[in-house]
Amino acid sequence: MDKLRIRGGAPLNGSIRISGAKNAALPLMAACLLTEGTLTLDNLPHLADITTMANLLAQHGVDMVYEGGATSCAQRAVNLTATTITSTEAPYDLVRKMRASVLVLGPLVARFGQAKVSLPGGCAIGTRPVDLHIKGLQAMGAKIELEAGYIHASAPEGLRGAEFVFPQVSVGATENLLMAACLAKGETVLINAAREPEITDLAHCLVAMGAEISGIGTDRLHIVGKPSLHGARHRIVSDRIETGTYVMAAAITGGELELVGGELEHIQAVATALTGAEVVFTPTDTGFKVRRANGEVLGVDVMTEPFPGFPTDLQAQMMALMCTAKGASMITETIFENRFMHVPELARMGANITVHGSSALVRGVPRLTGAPVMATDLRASVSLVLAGLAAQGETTVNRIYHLDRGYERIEDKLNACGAQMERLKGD
Ligand SMILES: CC(=O)N[C@H]1[C@@H](OP(=O)(O)OP(=O)(O)OC[C@H]2O[C@@H](n3ccc(=O)[nH]c3=O)[C@H](O)[C@@H]2O)O[C@H](CO)[C@@H](O)[C@@H]1O
Ligand SMILES: C=C(OP(=O)(O)O)C(=O)O
Repeated sequence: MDKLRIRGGAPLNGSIRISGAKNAALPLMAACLLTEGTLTLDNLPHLADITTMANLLAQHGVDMVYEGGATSCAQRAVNLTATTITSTEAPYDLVRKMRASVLVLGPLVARFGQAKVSLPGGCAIGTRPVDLHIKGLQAMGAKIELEAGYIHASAPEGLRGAEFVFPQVSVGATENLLMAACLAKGETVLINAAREPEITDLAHCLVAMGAEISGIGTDRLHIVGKPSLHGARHRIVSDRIETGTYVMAAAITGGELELVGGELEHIQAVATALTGAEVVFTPTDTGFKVRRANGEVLGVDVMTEPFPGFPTDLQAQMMALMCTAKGASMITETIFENRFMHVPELARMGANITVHGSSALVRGVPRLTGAPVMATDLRASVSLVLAGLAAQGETTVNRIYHLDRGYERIEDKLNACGAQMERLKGD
């Protein structure tokens, strides 16, 4: 397994282009199943999760053509055509690699009247059930049985519109039901829907494909189902989690980064918290710049919440930053029950963190020191990279395949700004 060796201590300075968002690209790719036309997605990031979704769609029979023949360059475009499909089954081997595979469920049952999708199961950050995806589709008339680890969904006469109130905000369930509702007979109202920018991006793409959706960007989505959708071309929104991660990279190393294509309004809660920590954001023509205001970062408290709150996907990175802040910080995780696995690894680097249930009290220390550490999930991994960039000496991050799920060319991007990171090839 590959490792990352980081020699820390250098402030990062320069400019980083933000990639297309993984968490927008995955549902957008699944949306191709809703039409026999071609869906073209621009700004597709080059990530392991995108390859997993491409493999899943390919085994459903989706035809995929990368424009210019490129499969590996950044900002590439892909044409996805699901005129006919060969299978409505999403097998365990592909779904277990990535939970977002469950996003094919809604489109498949809506267009083809049936789907058999492996239950994604739990993962490192929590149990992550899919009961809301299932209840929502049942409300739209799908018959669902769970058998031998698979969700068997059928709606031979098609789905029908329904009113569905989410008892808890769920990004994935909102996406699945939103896509399904576009082809249901009649009107669907999704209440207490998630409002993450990735959902707004998906909704805009669906509208470009002929869907009728109102309330986009709010927690109440109203969809008038159509008999069919058509092909469209859509540019994937920039990755706010990658943006927020590199914001922390500038702040933790004491440098200044320009994040080209970064959308400040998509990380407003992060910017507000960091402004309180004395980090300064300056809009530019192509994105924004970020740096410390007065030489040091102050400890601030944050609590993760659904958008527009502080994102859980930036909690680990924020914790890394708070490790060397002046004063203390209370970080509370409300979305996932087991998302503090970076804590013992950060402690190996000299961090002073005490966990009480869903809150972690971080007492800032003057300096972290390099150490061998283990990456446990995507955002935990990158928090260790951030800590390594700021630490004195050498850090080796093991099991970095998690990083490749969500960060495009991370060493290239950070090394171009003065980082010293090297990938060591494993077996
Ligand atoms: C590919 C993708 O976009 N992943 C993101 C998506 O994950 P994902 O869509 O899986 O996360 P959800 O918003 O669904 O999960 C939020 C909470 O709801 C719970 N829940 C969810 C569905 C359900 O049927 N039942 C249920 O109880 C989950 O266990 C969790 O505690 O949103 C998360 C929350 O912002 C992010 O951390 C992930 O990066
Ligand atoms: C948790 C994440 O992804 P996933 O939902 O695919 O596990 C993430 O992007 O941080």
